[in-house]
Amino acid sequence: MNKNVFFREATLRICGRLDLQRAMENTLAYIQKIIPADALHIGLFDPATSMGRTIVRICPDHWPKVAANVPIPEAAVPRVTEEWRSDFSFGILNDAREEEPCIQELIGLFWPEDVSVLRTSLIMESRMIGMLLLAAAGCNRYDESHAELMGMLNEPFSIALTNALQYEEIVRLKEMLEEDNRYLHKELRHISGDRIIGSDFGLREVMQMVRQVAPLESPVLLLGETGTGKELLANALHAASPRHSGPFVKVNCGGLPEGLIDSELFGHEKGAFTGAVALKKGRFERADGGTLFLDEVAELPLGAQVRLLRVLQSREIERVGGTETIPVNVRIISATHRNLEQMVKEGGFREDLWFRLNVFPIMIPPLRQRNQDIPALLEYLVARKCKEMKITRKVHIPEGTMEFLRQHSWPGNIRELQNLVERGLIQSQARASGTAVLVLDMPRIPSLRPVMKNPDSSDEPILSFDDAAGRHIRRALEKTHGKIMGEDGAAALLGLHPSTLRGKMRKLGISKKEKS
Ligand SMILES: Nc1ncnc2c1ncn2[C@@H]1O[C@H](COP(=O)(O)OP(=O)(O)OP(=O)(O)O)[C@@H](O)[C@H]1O
Repeated sequence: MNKNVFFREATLRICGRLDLQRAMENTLAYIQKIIPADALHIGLFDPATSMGRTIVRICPDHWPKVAANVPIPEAAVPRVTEEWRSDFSFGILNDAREEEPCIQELIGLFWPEDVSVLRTSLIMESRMIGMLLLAAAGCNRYDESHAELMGMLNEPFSIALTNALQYEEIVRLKEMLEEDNRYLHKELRHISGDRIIGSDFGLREVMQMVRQVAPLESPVLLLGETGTGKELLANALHAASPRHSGPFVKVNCGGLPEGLIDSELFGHEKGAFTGAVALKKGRFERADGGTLFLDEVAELPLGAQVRLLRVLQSREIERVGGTETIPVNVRIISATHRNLEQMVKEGGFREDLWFRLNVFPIMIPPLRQRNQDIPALLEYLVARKCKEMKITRKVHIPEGTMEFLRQHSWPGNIRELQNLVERGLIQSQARASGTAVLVLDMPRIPSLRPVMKNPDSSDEPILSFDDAAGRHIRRALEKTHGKIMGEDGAAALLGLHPSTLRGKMRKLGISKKEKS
């Protein structure tokens, strides 16, 4: 056997893949043609906790299974610690029966009876970074020539292990950063005061429902078109619930590739699949003690719906590649812009899951059905955007703008209005450099065209008679600035006698303060 060829071929395999497990599988397959080796194990030892940590283990199925973290038997700790600290380059064990009982016990945790083990220290920049063990069934399988060959590979093995550990650390730090980022984002929103505009007007009934259900544990399903504020309300529900000091974790079910859904929701164990270099907690585990917001829940594929249902029923998760069941205590809020009932009928959404999620549905009306909120929303969004864009000038909204905005059908709802405000501010700034007042002239924005509303559109929810009448009266009151009597009052506009209107307002719980 040519040692140079051995070194080159083995090194190619050791460093040939980013995924250390796969690289070691290839390496073992090559090495075992030259050196006796049924198994390869790379591990670390932490003297502070007396724990061994498995980084890679490849061995026949009937050999002992070794957990990711293994407590070293107490009596064996001094010897393992000494060997770990003493830079020894290799060690051969050809017959476990010759060892002291505590070492026999330790060997029994990792290897079958009648085994030979060749240990090599992996050293990088004079620092012990890990231990590489080759094992072969039977006694007396190793001699110094094998140790010499493995000694040649010390550097490539050390480099591969260092890279893998650094990669794992990066993944861990990235996850921590993402977590911190989410937390800070939430805090920032808190500081900037994410308000819900329209709680006393167009969202009054919605907010009543939010207040009713927030203190409970019941699942809530938020329904409404895109941009109507489902996420904002999910946040509000969490903030008003007894879980408010726990985490609020969002999952965008529509944005997850099918192959990653389970690992994202339930987490994965290290080595569960290629690329799973470290243990990862899923969103369920992260939301423990708090609220899990399943946004765009209708986009979940059917297979994932089954697994989600199982978890909601058992309140336990199993990480991908794991065997342990982990109890989780989360409150579920889900949201969709789709007609879930229809999807259930058509077989696109599981009925049993729908029943689970649909305990307390809240329908958020689209902006075109609550255009009385537009002035307040506009004022709020302009102030918010100005703060973000560091605009200190006073912003003037010309007459006619409001009426124009009321006529628009807002398919993108509040988000569309928000984007429009931003675009309007950018364009107004460009037009009016140096002036004290910024004129927000939104109708000039080419993309904004009034769209005819279609009151019969099939996606409009059918309101009860009282709700529809209440909404109509509020609109009239808003138009007349709360005035009821007189030619320009709401009663005249509605073709009613003022006392009849007052009676209806009393019955429907509409107060005079609802004028704009
Ligand atoms: N009532 C409201 N008052 C103030 N801001 C609102 C209101 N409703 C929505 N917004 C703002 O509009 C934007 C869109 O809201 P959000 O993301 O909650 O909508 P969504 O229904 O979850 O949208 P999607 O279905 O597209 O995910 C956010 O910036 C939110 O703060």
